[in-house]
Amino acid sequence: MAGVTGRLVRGWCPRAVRSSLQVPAQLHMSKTAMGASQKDFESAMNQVKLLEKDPGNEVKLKLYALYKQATEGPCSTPKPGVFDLINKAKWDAWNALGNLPKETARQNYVDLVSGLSSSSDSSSQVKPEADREQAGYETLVMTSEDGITKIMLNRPTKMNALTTQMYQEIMLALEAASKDDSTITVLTGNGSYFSSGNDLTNFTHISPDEIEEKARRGAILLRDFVGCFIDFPKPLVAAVNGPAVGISVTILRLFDLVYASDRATFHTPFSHLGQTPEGCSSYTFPKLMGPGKAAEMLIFGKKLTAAEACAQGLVTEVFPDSTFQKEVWTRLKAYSKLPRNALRISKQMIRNHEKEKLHATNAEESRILQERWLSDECMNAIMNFLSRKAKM
Ligand SMILES: CCCCCCCCCCC/C=C/C(=O)SCCNC(=O)CCNC(=O)[C@H](O)C(C)(C)COP(=O)(O)OP(=O)(O)OC[C@H]1O[C@@H](n2cnc3c(N)ncnc32)[C@H](O)[C@@H]1OP(=O)(O)O
Repeated sequence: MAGVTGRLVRGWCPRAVRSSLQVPAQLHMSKTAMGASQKDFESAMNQVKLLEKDPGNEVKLKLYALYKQATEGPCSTPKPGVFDLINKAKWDAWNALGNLPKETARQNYVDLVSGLSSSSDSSSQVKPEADREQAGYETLVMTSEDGITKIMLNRPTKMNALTTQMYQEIMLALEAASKDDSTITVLTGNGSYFSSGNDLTNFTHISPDEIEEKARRGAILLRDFVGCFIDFPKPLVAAVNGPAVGISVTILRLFDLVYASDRATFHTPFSHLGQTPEGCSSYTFPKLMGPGKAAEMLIFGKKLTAAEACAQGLVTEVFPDSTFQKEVWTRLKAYSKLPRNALRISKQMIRNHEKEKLHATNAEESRILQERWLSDECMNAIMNFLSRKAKM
């Protein structure tokens, strides 16, 4: 690909740009109606030469195609052979414009360059985070950039404990990420914790006559939540920035990569809470680490360090906390440039073998927890946690 880039760059000398690369349809329509003059077109060609950064192959192909269409009309040259990769890519891009009128191609070229130039002008400024944020979430921050959609748990003062609203929002965010044009999706936490697991206040303010119904709905929520991870179609990465507890540990096995800070710990205190494993861990953990090590974690609540979790295969790689963010995002940005469909298909090939088993396990774990939540053991443990501040 590097060779392709080099040769494409030489074709029309772009030196710059960060951009979303898409000319919005509305903008395109209005400017096309006005029409770009030959002078605008020539000036745009000159601007391309002044770009400071390489805009990437996709844009360069688009520019090439629009230039050819604007100057020569619809593609009529013979299709290059399959092994003539560069010329074939250029031909495909031009041919894809079909019968687009020369004037429209000229205008689109001018619009595209103008978008590149304005983003180049501001390329030294970091866009405010809020500009890239996707609105509509109260408990998460969702951003999309550089082919990566990041879903960040955002209740740092509560150690990113998962409220019922948060489970719902994560499911919505995953649904959106599965359909957006990003290559990789990342789940991480804001603040010192990755997540302290289920928010134990999910069990409060429930009157005795509604507890069974709440437990039934809780089991459906849990099953649907875990199901979203089982079925997620793109590479899914956990950037475990700090300690992880409960369900934020068990679901990790459903991720494709788990990168952890060396400050992270992994803890599933289910028995202490009168509860039982979820997130498919009753199946995935023994399979991953053997029944003995899985029992230490899932039955006896042994807390693992990041290095121990890595040795057990639960974590892919551990990074020093001081360089965690930099190293992880650099790595992921490189991965996000790999061919998107190949990544997606490879993930599905790896995951499809056990999908059915995972869904069956998820359903069974949710059913058992529904009963557990009604038990005295569970109620007492949660009351103990919630009243511990009063005791201090
Ligand atoms: C009828 C039922 C319907 C239920 C529907 C649920 C559906 C899905 C269920 C999925 C099943 C999942 C199971 C699990 O995840 S089990 C694990 C649960 N988590 C825990 O047990 C952790 C509890 N928290 C702690 O032990 C400590 O808070 C922790 C070690 C994480 C941090 O300790 P530290 O001393 O450093 O900090 P604080 O305790 O002072 O915490 C700061 C504030 O954050 C609040 N907090 C933190 N974690 C939780 C939590 N999990 N639930 C509720 N609140 C949490 C803590 O209370 C502090 O708040 P305040 O400052 O207001 O006191």
